[in-house]
Parts: sequence; structure tokens; C-alpha cells
Amino acid sequence: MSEQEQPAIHKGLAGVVVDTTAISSVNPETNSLLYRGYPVQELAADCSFEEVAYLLWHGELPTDDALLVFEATERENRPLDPTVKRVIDDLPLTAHPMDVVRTAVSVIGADDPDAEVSTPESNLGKSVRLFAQLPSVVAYDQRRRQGLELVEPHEELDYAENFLYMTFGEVPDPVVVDAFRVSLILYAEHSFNASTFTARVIASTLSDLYSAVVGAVGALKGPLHGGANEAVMHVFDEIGTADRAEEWLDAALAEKRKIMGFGHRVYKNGDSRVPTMKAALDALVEHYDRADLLELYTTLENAMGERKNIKPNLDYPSGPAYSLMGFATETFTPLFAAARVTGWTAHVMEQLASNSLIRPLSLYDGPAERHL
Ligand SMILES: CC(=O)SCCNC(=O)CCNC(=O)[C@H](O)C(C)(C)COP(=O)(O)OP(=O)(O)OC[C@H]1O[C@@H](n2cnc3c(N)ncnc32)[C@H](O)[C@@H]1OP(=O)(O)O
Ligand SMILES: O=C([O-])CC(=O)C(=O)O
Repeated sequence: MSEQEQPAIHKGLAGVVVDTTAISSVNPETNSLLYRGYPVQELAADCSFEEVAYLLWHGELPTDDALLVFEATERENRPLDPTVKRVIDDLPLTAHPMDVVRTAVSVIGADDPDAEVSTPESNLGKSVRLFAQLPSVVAYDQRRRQGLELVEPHEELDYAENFLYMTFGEVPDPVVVDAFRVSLILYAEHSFNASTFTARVIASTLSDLYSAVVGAVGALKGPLHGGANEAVMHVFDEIGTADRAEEWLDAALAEKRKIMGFGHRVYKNGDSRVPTMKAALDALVEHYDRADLLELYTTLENAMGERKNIKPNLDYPSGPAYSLMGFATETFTPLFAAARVTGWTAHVMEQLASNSLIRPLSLYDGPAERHL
């Protein structure tokens, strides 16, 4: 390219279509999200999280027989290897829980003698193993921070029930289990978001699946992406009560702060997943009798609409929902990671099935050539 020709720069890759995908379709025009063609709202209403994971990986919902086999495999894979437990135990409590998840995925990978085998069957096996073990990692980390013993997985419980059981030592009310199941389904997949794209970049070098997931966890941690669900709760704590929300927002906007849980790179008119998660939050608010929390939620949402016309994203209702369920705030993004590992690994396998090294160009704007 000559010096005169100035290529278009797509900062943040905004608006750039880099590849095709058959896994999900995010449609801001119709405000819809489809997983393998199915509206996510229908999946959230009728499916278990196991069925949705199977759909993302295989392209079709499981038959009854296939589901039984898949559920049995997931349950067998839940217990953590002693090496993984030991490494978690050795990590300081000052480490963020996302650092624990990132390290645990790395150790699970390093412990796998087939880590370097990259056939579709082997990668599917690794995906199921990570899917089954991340709840054990996340639940154990929350418990150890509270000085509690690890709760071993319960093989008669489904994924969502068992996750809550391992975290809290009991299966909560069905209202809570259902809200949790819905959140996992909504968080599972969202096309070429930053963490999934990170996983695809790593996979495109023909690195292993575990490395791709480690990178994705790192990308998800940031507050402009998955870290926002944790950050929303810090905002709620900072504001305190609904009557202080408008004043807080005006001050935050005056300081040019980004308001966590609002805005989206693709949806500019509202996130398709929010109404479903908001309904789950409403059910939790009623169950726990926390109208005060809902008042704060609504006041801030309305004020943000009036001031900036910016709508909430999925992290806005998920943060307070996870808080009501009893999760520690710093555990919210690990919950997102546990759900999104389904989408990440589906994308790694899709990338590998039709690979091209991901390597964009940049426009140099440093010093002109010079010599010593
Ligand atoms: C599940 C998920 O990962 S969803 C995303 C979770 N992240 C968050 O909630 C963090 C808060 N939100 C944001 O920072 C942004 O909305 C992002 C990063 C998600 C999307 O950003 P972009 O697509 O790059 O939007 P962009 O930054 O161009 O915003 C356009 C305008 O809206 C403003 N804006 C966007 N989001 C916000 C926000 N949350 N608070 C305040 N202003 C905002 C920007 O400041 C910008 O204003 P300007 O034109 O006056 O400079
Ligand atoms: O799509 C995005 O950019 C972020 C998002 O909502 C997600 O990953 O769920």
C-alpha cells in the first residue's frame, strides 16, 4: 500500500464482519437472539441448561436417549482432580475469583494427557469436562473464601441444582433454581463478543482448546464485558437507596464515568435478553421480599434512559439477581464464565473446522524510518 492510500481503520473492529458462524445470531433490528435458530426466550422457557449446551455443540437439541447419555457424562465429570483442588487451595484470597477460574482451566488442561490432541471428538470431550468442572471450581472458591468446606457434587441433581447445592450446601427454592437456570441459558452464547473472539483468535493459531478458554476467561473478566455484572452490584452498593440514584447518576455522568450494566456494542435499542432476565429478577424480588432493590433498579434504569437514552444490557438484571440468590459479588463473573464456556468451546470447534489464522493489519503511525 502506498503512503497516499489511507486504509479505513475500524477501531475496536466495530461493524466489521470477520467470519460466518452457525452457532448464534444476534439481531439488533428485530431485538432477537437465536441459538442454532431457536429464540433464546423459548429455550429459557422450556429447556434445561444441559439441553442448551448440547444444542450449541451439536447443532440440534438432544433426543431423550442422547440427553440421558449426555447428562450421565456431565455428572461423571464433575469432581475436581486433587491437583486442581490443591492449586486452588494455594491461591491467596486476594486473587480475584476470575483469576482462580483462569488458573483452574489452565491446570485442568495441563493435567489432561490428551491436551494436544485436537480431533473434533477430543475437543468435544474437553468441552464437556470444562462444562462439568467449572461449577465445582466456582462453588469451591466461593466457599473457601467464606471458610467453608468443599461440597462434593451430587450426582442426582441436574446442572443448575447441583451448582447451587455445591455453593450453598442445599438446593434452594425452585424459584431460585429456575432464575439461575434462565441466567445460565441467557449467558451461554452471543456470537463474536470479545471473549469468544479471543478464544477464536487463539484457536486459529492451532493452539489447544484449554489455552483458548484461558484467554477467553481473561477477556471476560474486564468490566466492559463480563465483569460488568459484578460492577453493577458495586454501583448499587455505592448508591444505597433509590432516592439517591438520580443524584448519583448525575455526578457519575458529570465525571464521564461509564455506567455499568448499560449500553452494548451491537444492541443500541435494548438487549434482547433483558426482558427474560428481568422477569427472573422480579420473581426473586418477590420471593425474597426485596421491593427496595427493584425500586433502585427501576429508578436508575429510568434516569439513565432520560439522561442518555441508553438501555440496560444482560448484566444489569443479572447482577442483582445473583446477589439475591446469595452469591458473593466477586463470584458473578465466574458464573458468567461457567455458562459461556459452552459458547466459547462451540466457537473453538467451529473455528477449527474451517480455520484461517486470524491476523489483521494495522496502520503504522510511529516515527518515520530513521537510523542509528
Ligand atoms: C454481557 C456484556 O458483556 S454486555 C456489556 C457489559 N459492559 C458494560 O455494561 C459496561 C458499560 N458499557 C460500556 O462501556 C459500553 O456501552 C460498551 C463497552 C458495552 C459498548 O461500547 P461501544 O459500542 O464502544 O459504545 P460507545 O463507547 O461508542 O458508546 C457510544 C456513546 O454512548 C456512551 N455510553 C455507552 N455506554 C455507556 C455507559 N454504560 N455509560 C455512559 N455512557 C455510555 C459513550 O460514552 C459514547 O458517548 P459519546 O458518543 O458521547 O462519546
Ligand atoms: O456481545 C457482546 O459484545 C457482549 C455480550 O453481550 C455478551 O458477550 O453476552
